[in-house]
Amino acid sequence: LALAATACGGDDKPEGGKSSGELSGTVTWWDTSTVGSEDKVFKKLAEGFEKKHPKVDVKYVNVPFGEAQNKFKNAAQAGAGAPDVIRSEVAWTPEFADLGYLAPLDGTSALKDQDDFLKQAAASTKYKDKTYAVPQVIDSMGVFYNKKIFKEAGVEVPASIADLKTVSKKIKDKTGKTGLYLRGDDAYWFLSFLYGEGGDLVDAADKAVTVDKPQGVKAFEVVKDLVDSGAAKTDATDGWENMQSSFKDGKVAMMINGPWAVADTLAGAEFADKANLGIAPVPAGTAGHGAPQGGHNLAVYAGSENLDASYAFVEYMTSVETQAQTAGELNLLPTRTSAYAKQQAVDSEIVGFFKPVVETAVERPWIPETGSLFAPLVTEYTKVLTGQTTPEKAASATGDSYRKLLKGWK
Ligand SMILES: C[C@H]1O[C@H](O[C@H]2[C@H](O)[C@@H](O)[C@@H](O[C@H]3[C@H](O)[C@@H](O)[C@@H](O[C@H]4[C@H](O)[C@@H](O)[C@@H](O)O[C@@H]4CO)O[C@@H]3CO)O[C@@H]2CO)[C@H](O)[C@H](O)[C@@H]1N[C@H]1C[C@@H](CO)[C@H](O)[C@@H](O)[C@@H]1O
Repeated sequence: LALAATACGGDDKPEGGKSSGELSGTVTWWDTSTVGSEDKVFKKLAEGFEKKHPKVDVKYVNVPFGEAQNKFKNAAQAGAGAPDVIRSEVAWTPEFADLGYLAPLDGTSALKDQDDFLKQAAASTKYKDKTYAVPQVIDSMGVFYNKKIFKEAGVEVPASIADLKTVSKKIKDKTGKTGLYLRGDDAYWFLSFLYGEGGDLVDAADKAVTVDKPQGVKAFEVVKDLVDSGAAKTDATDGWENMQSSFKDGKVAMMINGPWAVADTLAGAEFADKANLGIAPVPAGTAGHGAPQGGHNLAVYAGSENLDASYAFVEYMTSVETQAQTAGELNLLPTRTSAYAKQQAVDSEIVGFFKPVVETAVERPWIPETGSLFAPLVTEYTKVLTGQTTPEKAASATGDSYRKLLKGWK
């Protein structure tokens, strides 16, 4: 049909200037999704694009989340080895855009039905009034819990930090197991506690650093107390593996996590029966309640030699059908409103739980520095949890680091 359209000058040409039948060449895609659970679905989706565009060869490359950001910056800076399309985490996108490494997508075939994207998800793709990426998945965090252990201990899901300590105590007394696994080597796991004390890392509108205000100190006290009281256990390294195995093997009753962890979690012995996995909002703190917003966009490298095919690939990988498939197969949250009405999304309890959570998740400032706030924070966070520093010192040390990063902020 596409060829026929070309032959008779059909007008089904997407904005990219070429009819879809003409797309050809290679599109190298760096995917950062989790190997062993998410990657096989994303690889299969990319093959679907090749079927639709037989002259395009998609080179799927899986680059670990912890390495992809710097790897892309180095390659883009060197002008060698950068992929055509990168899965750009929400905080990486404004940074890459600011560096000039991403192709603006406004008016290209990559951006279809922009109004269909959740506002929260679209926000991280905009930079200085241009669009530099297309939202692929949005996520936030909740409490994953083991229903069997909860039943054995006769406890309910904790609504507050105080409840969390009571529930963990009962679980310990009744079953000998630890209540919560609190990841200690990734500061993303600190944010819901910070929001729960009415705090935040910064106030971008005010150009003020706020992590070292009393609310920040209090949040560090809260997480320290969870570990010191025995309500939670943590590790200074290998947090992902330790968290997943502790929860999957039924050694802990709860963990805080997001939709990206579901596929791996359901592979665990304790969740052979999927019904044993419960998910609930993160516990409220003494001054509020909030879970962080995360997620990933697809972006096109500004130096790509195959922009047209890259635009078409991004559009395909963020389409309603593709998002419905990842909702159904991986329980990941779509970024398109229309995808939530698709049967695969409707059938996913996880997606149903997280939809209102992501809509009320605490937004972060989409400034180039926003991703850089985590490295100094995790250093102090880990030290607090392992008793190597005090909440006061951690808060002030983090604040000092932020003021060096954010020139001129209060
Ligand atoms: C430290 C990092 O701080 C920030 O990252 C924040 C991030 O901004 C937060 O949003 C949050 O991300 C959520 C995420 O939203 C959520 O979806 C999920 O992602 C899943 C995927 O779903 C799953 O598919 C799979 O991919 O796996 C993903 C990960 O599981 O979970 C993420 C949270 O893990 O939390 C991040 C903090 O981790 C910086 O942005 C840097 O990343 C920085 N790392 C650099 C540091 C450099 C040296 O300093 C080093 O040289 C550099 O190479 C490193 O890049």
